Amino acid sequence: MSDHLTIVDHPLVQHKLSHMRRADTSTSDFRRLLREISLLLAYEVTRSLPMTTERIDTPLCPMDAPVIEGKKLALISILRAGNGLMDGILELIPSARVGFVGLYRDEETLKPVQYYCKLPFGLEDRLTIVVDPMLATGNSSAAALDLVKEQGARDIRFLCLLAAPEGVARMKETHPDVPVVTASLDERLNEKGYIVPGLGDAGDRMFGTK
Ligand SMILES: O=P(O)(O)OC[C@H]1O[C@H](OP(=O)(O)OP(=O)(O)O)[C@H](O)[C@@H]1O
Ligand SMILES: O=c1cc[nH]c(=O)[nH]1
Ligand SMILES: [Mg+2]
Repeated sequence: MSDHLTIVDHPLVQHKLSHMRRADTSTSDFRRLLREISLLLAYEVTRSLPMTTERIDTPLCPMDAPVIEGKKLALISILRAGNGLMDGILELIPSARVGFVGLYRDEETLKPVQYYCKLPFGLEDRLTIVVDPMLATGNSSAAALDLVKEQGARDIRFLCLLAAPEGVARMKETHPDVPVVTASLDERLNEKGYIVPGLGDAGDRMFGTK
């Protein structure tokens, strides 16, 4: 663990992740577990939000109660699989602005192919959390971060479920200013660029497309 990488080793996260990894977990269970884990990861990725106090009256007396300071949030999902993390987080932070970057990996080159991009304006003033369950080579996340930075984002975090050492290294090299939060740092990539031991293709498992 370093400033650049946070691994959320909470027992609930790890237990649910183990179920997601199992090859015999159904599509509906996979989606439900990802949503549940997303709530727990959201807790970690927002842990250092700046706080202030607000004068309120409880039924008993006035108090200076802690509230999150003015900074607003933006959530950016890397399609498709990013939506599996984003939906739960949006329930916790319903006022967040939302953006989408559509990318898929070319299976031969492992380079990302962009097919969509719709980002909110004013990212300069927001904490921008980019979400995608899988950080494999890091090519997709690095490309998505280029796009959100072009749109003005300065204070950015990347949230994923599984990371490979290769992807973490690529993020550190290309976007050293962006902290990465993950539930697991797995062993390696295989020859096809899949995370090992991993959980397979997150998008396909979420949507039942293979
Ligand atoms: O770090 P990388 O090597 O770039 O791999 C990670 C990317 O691969 C997966 O998406 P995929 O291309 O399968 O698209 P999908 O979400 O539409 O299934 C995953 O959701 C990431 O976006
Ligand atoms: O293991 C991997 C690597 C990239 N994308 C996935 O969905 N799974
Ligand atoms: Mg996929």
